Amino acid sequence: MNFKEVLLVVNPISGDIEKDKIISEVQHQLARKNASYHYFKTKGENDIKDIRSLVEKEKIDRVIVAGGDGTINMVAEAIKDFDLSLGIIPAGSANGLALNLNIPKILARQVEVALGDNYIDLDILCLNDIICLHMSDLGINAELIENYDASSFRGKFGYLIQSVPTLIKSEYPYRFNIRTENGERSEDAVLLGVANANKYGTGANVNPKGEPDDGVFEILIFKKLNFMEILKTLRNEVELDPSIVEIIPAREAHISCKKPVAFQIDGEFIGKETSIDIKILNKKLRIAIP
Ligand SMILES: Nc1ncnc2c1ncn2[C@@H]1O[C@H](COP(=O)(O)OP(=O)(O)OP(=O)(O)O)[C@@H](O)[C@H]1O
Repeated sequence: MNFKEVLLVVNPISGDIEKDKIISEVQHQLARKNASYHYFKTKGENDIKDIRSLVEKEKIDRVIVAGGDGTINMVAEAIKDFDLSLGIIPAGSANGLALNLNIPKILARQVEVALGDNYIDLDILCLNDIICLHMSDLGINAELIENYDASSFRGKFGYLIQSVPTLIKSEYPYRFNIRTENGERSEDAVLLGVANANKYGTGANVNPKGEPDDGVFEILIFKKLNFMEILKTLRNEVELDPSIVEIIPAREAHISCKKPVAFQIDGEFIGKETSIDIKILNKKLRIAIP
């Protein structure tokens, strides 16, 4: 154990989950390790700045975050320039990063892992200067997330009932220009993914050979125009059918499209964009894993 001052960041509203049990378990395990406990409850605004100040003021040497992917990305942004490792307690409606890192399901084990000594040095992707830790895309999946966000139905059922309106409204396929360090090409695609990890939060293993710590990301070109088949792949725990996607590894890339396309990063709808700059930061994010 190489820490004394531990900060727990909790998103009180993520995933409709009571956070009291998480807080008690972290306090309990820290007391056993004689480490000090510090607490930060997110507010949804100015959190990055406030976390940075707290880390400096209290000389924090380990951070744990309890929230969904949005909260983890926010904390990653706050601490990326400090020499700190991060433990994650999945507590969101989507927990795609935790799924990719095989974070256990039982709370006591999650806290043990978060306070443990086994790490991955995760690549930090930056898309138009926004952090991406596992999976972003342009096209129909982002359109689906946009429609889901605007509707009142949650969970798998919420996505299911948005499939048909998304299909009707979508202007797919999109013509993307893709430039990487290895060359340039144009492709018609229903969905263009940018993957740091293997899976979507739903469990769909769309990038089976990707490694989140190898300094390379993958561009996934979903070409076949079978919209329902692609949605089924993304929304279910299935292996990818290789005939519907082409995978290009890259270290940096620029993607453009003449008409604005829906764009999401790690499950958060960002907006409609015509141009995406993708790079990998020099700094890695050290995350505690089983
Ligand atoms: N105290 C708060 N009140 C309201 N919103 C908050 C608060 N703290 C954080 N947020 C918001 O929570 C969002 C992040 O939620 P996160 O993605 O971690 O959980 P989630 O349950 O998966 O959410 P979602 O389903 O919206 O993705 C951010 O938009 C952030 O602004």
